[in-house]
Amino acid sequence: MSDGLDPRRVAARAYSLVLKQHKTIESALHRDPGFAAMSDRDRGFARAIVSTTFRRLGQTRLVLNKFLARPIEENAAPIQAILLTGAAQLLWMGVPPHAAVSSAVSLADEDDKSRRLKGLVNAVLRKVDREGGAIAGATAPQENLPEWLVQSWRTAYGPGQLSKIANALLETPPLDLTVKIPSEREHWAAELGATILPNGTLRRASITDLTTLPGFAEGAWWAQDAAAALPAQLLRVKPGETIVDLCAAPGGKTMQLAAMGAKVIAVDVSEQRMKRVSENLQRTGLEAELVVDDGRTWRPDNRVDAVLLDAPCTATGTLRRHPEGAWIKRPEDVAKLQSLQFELIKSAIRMIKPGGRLIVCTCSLQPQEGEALANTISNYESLAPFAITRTELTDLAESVTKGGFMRVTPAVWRSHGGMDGFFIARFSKRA
Ligand SMILES: C[S@@+](CC[C@H](N)C(=O)[O-])C[C@H]1O[C@@H](n2cnc3c(N)ncnc32)[C@H](O)[C@@H]1O
Repeated sequence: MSDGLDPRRVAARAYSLVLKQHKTIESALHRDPGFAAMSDRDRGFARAIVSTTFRRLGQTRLVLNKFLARPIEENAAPIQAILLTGAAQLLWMGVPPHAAVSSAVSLADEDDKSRRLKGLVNAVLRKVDREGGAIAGATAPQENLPEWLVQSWRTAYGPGQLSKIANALLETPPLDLTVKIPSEREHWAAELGATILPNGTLRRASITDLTTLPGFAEGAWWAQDAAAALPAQLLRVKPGETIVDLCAAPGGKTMQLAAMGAKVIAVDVSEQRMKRVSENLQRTGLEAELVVDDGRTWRPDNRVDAVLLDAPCTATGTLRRHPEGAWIKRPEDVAKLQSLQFELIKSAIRMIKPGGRLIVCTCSLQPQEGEALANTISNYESLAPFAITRTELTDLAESVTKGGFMRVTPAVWRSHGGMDGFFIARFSKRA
């Protein structure tokens, strides 16, 4: 039986690896041989510790800094990881102090560079346990975001929305599923103990091992955040149309479009990620043509009825699901990705027949990857506006912008448990 040290060791190492190598939490955990060797329960605990540490990083640092002569830094040193993961357990996870403190001291003792600091780990974490709650209570959720994101969101959405988004990001996200056959939604909602959101997405309160859930093996549904389901719903697909899903992997939108009766050509530059599309199609019994190629240069044999471009982006809309993203993305990534997005859009336009449709979307909250992008391409001669209307999707009227685009943030549908941030623009190609 585990004494709880293994998951804490794996969590502290994963924290360091994420920061050092800019890995996601999931890939950092899976790289650790200790992770595979643990029970499901311990794996879940390790994942919860490292996710909570990133989700609450700013507030946790502020608390620790009250008790340290030198402030905690944004680096991957084992001692930082031990203190932060230990304090996160005490402050945000309700872990009993003896377990969190004594295991942090043991982890310090195991590491050559941290060993001499184990007395400090003990003293500081005991203070965090006694006095940390009150200090944390006086800090604001937006402390958990790097300054460049705070500034960008304050300018784009205003201080009130910034605060609502920062609050929404504190919550662990629900499990959202798209059902393959819409008439079966009620059946699967009952089977899965899920609610049905206004756009038809099924929602379960917490994420779990998908493979154990009813309907997984027969491919009745796939995991897809409610916001990520909106772009395909706005494409107004008619059965039999040919649609290019550009930047398709892992295939959530490919499956939606195929389930709507479209002939889908799914294009992605990553062979590795395209394997996921193939597995997903196989499991759900849906069909699509798969093309591994660069969307900037690839062309279909004949021009198509529509392109759905879900462009690579900073993904700052998905921080609820990937809280580490706030700390591994840099402001300079925004401009780099924006220029790739423009190249992909220009290429997508050339794939579409006159009168066809284009959806451009990103899971980013950065206006450069949303509103600014759409405003610029609105001036392209080859594109005509095809505004999204306020009544088109249930309960999302407030998310339609003046320009006829859709902007959702994690603060939308708060009473249902929120959604990822997304930006969606729709155009038609001039004849
Ligand atoms: C946001 S993800 C797509 C998610 C997907 N549409 C879904 O719903 O499951 C972006 C994808 O763009 C792909 N990508 C990046 N650069 C690309 C390029 N130049 N051409 C084609 N695909 C590209 C990445 O491999 C990644 O799979």
